[in-house]
Amino acid sequence: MAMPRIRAVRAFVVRGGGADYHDQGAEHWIDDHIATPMAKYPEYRQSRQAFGLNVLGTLVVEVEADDGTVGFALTTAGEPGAYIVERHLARFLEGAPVTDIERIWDQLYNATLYYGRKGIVVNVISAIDLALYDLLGKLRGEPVYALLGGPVRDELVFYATGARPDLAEGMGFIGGKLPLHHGPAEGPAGMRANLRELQTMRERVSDDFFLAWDCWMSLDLDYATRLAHAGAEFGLRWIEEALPPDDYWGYAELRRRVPPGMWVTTGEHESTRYGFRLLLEMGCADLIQPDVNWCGGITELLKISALADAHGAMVVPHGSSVYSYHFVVTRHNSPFAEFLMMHPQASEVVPMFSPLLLDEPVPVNGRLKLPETPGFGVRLNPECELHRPYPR
Ligand SMILES: C[C@H](O)[C@H](O)CC(=O)C(=O)O
Ligand SMILES: [Mg+2]
Repeated sequence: MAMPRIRAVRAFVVRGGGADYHDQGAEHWIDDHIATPMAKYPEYRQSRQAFGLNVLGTLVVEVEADDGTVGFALTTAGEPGAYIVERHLARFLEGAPVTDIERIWDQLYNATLYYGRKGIVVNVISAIDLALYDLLGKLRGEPVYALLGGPVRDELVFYATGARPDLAEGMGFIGGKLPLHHGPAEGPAGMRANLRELQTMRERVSDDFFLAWDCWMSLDLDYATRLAHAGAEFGLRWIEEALPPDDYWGYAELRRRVPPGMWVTTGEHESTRYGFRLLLEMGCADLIQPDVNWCGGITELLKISALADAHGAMVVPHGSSVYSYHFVVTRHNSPFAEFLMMHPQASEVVPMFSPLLLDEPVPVNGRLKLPETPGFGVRLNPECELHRPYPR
């Protein structure tokens, strides 16, 4: 069967949740005094939005084939991302066969090397790549996980990220990841408060339920080492993103320093096979956490994952909702998935990219069997207002 060609590419921006999941209202646990690299400045300590965490907004990329079929995907890139798609990258897609995903990825990456390699540009490449997978799945009538070689297990299991691991256990999750609330600038009192919180959660959950800490790049090696050792008393399973993403040397040293059996994890702010190659070859992590919407999309994630497999490392993507699930279900070295609790009090399961997607699957009793809907199986919610800042 002759596959269609790509007729048009469009880039939209939308505010409030979606792939920019930090773009939430006040009173949300995700913006409540979470330790960050900016927390050394007291005025930016209470709220991440105060230093601009939600300035970008969600970018929606649509790719339309000449038979009218539309694939789409999301990332965090807002207006700058829309500019890159419409004014620069659309030329590599429009007119190309929908099947040419590998070549298109290579052209997007190489054509942006002079200002890209990481960050917004690779976020944009990720969204384009995922939109192409969505389109190809729709045209072939197959879910993306089938395009990736098919599932290796019947259903997914999840851990929950949020302020209430104790409630997450009752919802069927296998573990809970707490945001770390206090960084080095808050001194010994902050360290004690962190440990009290972990202890409280440990007392409320069963022994089999794992607990982890998400440090969101906020610590230094000394603080991270002390936190890991103190956390071991409460069975801390892993310490995540303790250091700035560029400090590969620090991660390698932290991994040598943590108590035996505790995992060092990182990677949500890393991109492409080259960034992950550094993490893996330098022995920085037991488990890597590429975000499918940020690391280069599925095309790049397959390469990252093969590299991780050869290094004996697990791959449990950061966030990325349905885009991650279609990958995780096809890989033996991705034993479970993350579920980011987007309910403001983390007390209910709500779709991770709410309200932007319709049919976004969520775990029920901590488990999920992916539907066989073609592509990623999600639709844009028509009630969300999309803005196209750079129409052509
Ligand atoms: C909770 C973390 O600070 C961040 O918002 C999400 C994240 O890093 C993760 O889910 O991992
Ligand atoms: Mg994290």
